[in-house]
Amino acid sequence: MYMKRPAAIPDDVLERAHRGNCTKEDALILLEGSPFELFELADNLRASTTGDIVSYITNRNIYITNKCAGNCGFCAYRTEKGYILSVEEILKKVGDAWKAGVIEVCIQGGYIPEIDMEFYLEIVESIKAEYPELCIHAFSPMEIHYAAKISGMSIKEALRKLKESGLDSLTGTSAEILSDRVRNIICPEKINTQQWIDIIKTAHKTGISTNATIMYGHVETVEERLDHVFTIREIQKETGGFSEFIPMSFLPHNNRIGEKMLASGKFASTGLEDLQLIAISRIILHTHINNIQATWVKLGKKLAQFALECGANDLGGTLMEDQISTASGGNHGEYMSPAEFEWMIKGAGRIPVQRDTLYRKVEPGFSNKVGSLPAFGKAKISSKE
Ligand SMILES: C[S@@+](CC[C@H](N)C(=O)[O-])C[C@H]1O[C@@H](n2cnc3c(N)ncnc32)[C@H](O)[C@@H]1O
Ligand SMILES: Nc1c(NC[C@H](O)[C@H](O)[C@H](O)CO)[nH]c(=O)[nH]c1=O
Ligand SMILES: N[C@@H](Cc1ccc(O)cc1)C(=O)O
Ligand code: SF4
Repeated sequence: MYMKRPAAIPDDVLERAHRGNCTKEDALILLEGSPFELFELADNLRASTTGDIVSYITNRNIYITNKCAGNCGFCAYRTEKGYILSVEEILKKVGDAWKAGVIEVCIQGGYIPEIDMEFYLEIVESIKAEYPELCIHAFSPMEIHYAAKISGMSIKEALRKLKESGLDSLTGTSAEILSDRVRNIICPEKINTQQWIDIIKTAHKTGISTNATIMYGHVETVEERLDHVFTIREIQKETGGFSEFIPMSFLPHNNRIGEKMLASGKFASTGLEDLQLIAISRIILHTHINNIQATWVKLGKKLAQFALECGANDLGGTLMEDQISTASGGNHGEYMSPAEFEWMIKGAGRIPVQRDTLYRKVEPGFSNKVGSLPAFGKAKISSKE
């Protein structure tokens, strides 16, 4: 494959990047240099790792509740008077999604006294009983921490039971920025950095895979962003349990942190910064985490498509619903059809492949005929865009 070599990047920096040993100093040099050379290096590493294949997943988000005992300053999703879905209501949504052709449900919500480990276990067990082929990607370290506590279980026991019930993957949200300085400003009541790391490592060691996220573009410094990515790399070296890394840009509307920023004349991250973070994440995580996701629901579709030139190899999921982004001003829609993923990927000169939660290729014979999703296409696109 033809690869142009970025000219101004020092040889030793380049060499360490290719070997999977990029240092923080290297990362700072790369970020200070030309963004085009940064993108080129990230693109080369992507090409040598995942080639021309670009993956996406047919999934549906389900939000158990929008009530939350937490009070994160960046969150507009939580409301005082909210709903709690029953297991029957959750199963109805799962069934609709299955009929529409999804391979994964992503289940999250707030944490409240009404939701304990028994409730989470019942959700997973009843979904698996009816839809054994469906991947369940659910719950965050914060939700597990809270529910285990009110159920009087250790984290280890809670995760072991979830694994036995059939949980395929835990979400890597509530990571935000893994820095206690930042967390004390944006989410002082949330689990701290070490607690997030401990829960994730316990999940991996219990045989539950997770993804990793970063939610950036608020009060953190560039160095704190980089430290976060290096922390993820260290965990991966120890456990190998991360399936992917997802940079999620902070959406600043209708929440306290964002309103303060807007009032002082600051806006959220620029498109250039979004792409630079994707590129530097690809470089730092090279040889450790193969999959870097550009999430269209946060970035917008065309920026996500361009991110495929800057180190990303995955475009995320069909989602079908996204209460979190829309609550904070996200305006890129809540559903993207498989046909649109295919157009975007082919348009970028790449090869589209549908995957499951753990990045296994979805075989054409998959009994749920992934790819049709007829019911959601028209309804969501016409009402939201
Ligand atoms: C809303 S929570 C739901 C799960 C659980 N309550 C938790 O906090 O882990 C999921 C994630 O959404 C992301 N999120 C919330 N508000 C956001 C915003 N304004 N912009 C971008 N991401 C946001 C955060 O990264 C958060 O961890
Ligand atoms: N559910 C949301 C996701 N999901 C991430 C991917 O779909 C993921 O690859 C899969 O669920 C597990 O590997 N990403 C977002 O940015 N926002 C969501 O709501
Ligand atoms: N749904 C959350 C975050 C999320 C990210 C990745 C996941 O795998 C799951 C959930 C958001 O959009 O902000
Ligand atoms: S981010 Fe999660 S924990 Fe924080 S307030 Fe929102 S729902 Fe609750």
